[in-house]
Amino acid sequence: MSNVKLAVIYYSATGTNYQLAEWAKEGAESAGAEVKLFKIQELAPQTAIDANPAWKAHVESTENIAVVQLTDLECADAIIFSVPTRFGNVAAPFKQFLDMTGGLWFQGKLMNKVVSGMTSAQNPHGGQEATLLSLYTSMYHWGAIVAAPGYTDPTIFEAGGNPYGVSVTVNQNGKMQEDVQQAVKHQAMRTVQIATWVTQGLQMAQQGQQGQQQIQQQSQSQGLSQGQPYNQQQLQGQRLPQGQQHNQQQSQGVGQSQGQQHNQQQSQGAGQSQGQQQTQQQQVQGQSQTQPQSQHAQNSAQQSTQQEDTQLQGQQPQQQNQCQDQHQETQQLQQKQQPFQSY
Ligand SMILES: Cc1cc2nc3c(=O)[nH]c(=O)nc-3n(C[C@H](O)[C@H](O)[C@H](O)COP(=O)(O)O)c2cc1C
Repeated sequence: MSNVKLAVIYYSATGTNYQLAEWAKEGAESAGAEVKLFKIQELAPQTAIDANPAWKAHVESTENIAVVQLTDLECADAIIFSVPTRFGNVAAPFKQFLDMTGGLWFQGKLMNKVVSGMTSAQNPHGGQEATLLSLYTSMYHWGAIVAAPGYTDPTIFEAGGNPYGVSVTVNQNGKMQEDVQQAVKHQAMRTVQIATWVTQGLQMAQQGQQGQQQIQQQSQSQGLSQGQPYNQQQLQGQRLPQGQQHNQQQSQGVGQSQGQQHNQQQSQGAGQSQGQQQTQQQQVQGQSQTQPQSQHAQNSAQQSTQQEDTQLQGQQPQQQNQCQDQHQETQQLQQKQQPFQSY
């Protein structure tokens, strides 16, 4: 399995969220992810930036950080956002970027991204939680999987105890008031861990799907009709969304989450030997075969499966190529920029 690809995306005027993003990058890398740091395009007029020495200095010192592009979202398995609290919400340039993701959202390309958020504010109760919840509201629309830190580590308490994501208070001189570095790293490592489970589960489901296609082909070559219960029930047990909202809804509509059981058990087996995983897979397949299904549900699943297969066959290679192209472009860009920005 390849490493999780994680994008750390931040907006910062005076450097606080840039620092949080750098710590997140370090934490995610220590957890084995391939990490790239991006900044959000600044939208403020130059006159406003020039009028604030700290803002001006920060903009100049981070000139070499790549501005995030939509393809960077598409290619990432996981994303950590860091954005200042402004009037109890995310800063406007960040929101503008979110508003540009409608096309990706429409194509279902943001679903199943594992995401997590961090913020800063000038006051201890200046709206940090509202900012993160507002960010996560958009993430729910994406169909992303929010990996909040909760209280999963003592460092969260030490950093002020925000379970939605690390938040830090920063005074007028730009000095952080709490020591949040370790909490940020924990949040990043947890995000990588959850993203690993999700990406492995999706890959295994895809492998199961390919195996199912082979079974179908074998059955057809042996003269069995496609509509036989054996095939249908196996298909239902192996369906998982792979980038199609439409498909996800259809799969859910098929009935109880046989696909989920399959995925859960495989995910639990992620750290086990291949032999153990195969045994589990066989067991799950065996279970799904014994579960009764109405003829209507079987037909729906069959239709859904055929549509998905067609769509997936048409889309997945294209997506991979786009990411490979992006990867090459990024590498070329990196050679001109900073050596640590690599994946
Ligand atoms: C327009 C504006 C609105 C702000 N609103 C809030 C706020 O609602 N609550 C708060 O505590 N701080 C607020 N702040 C302070 C910022 O949160 C603070 O400057 C920021 O967290 C610093 O992050 P940065 O160094 O990454 O830019 C605001 C700052 C600006 C410029």
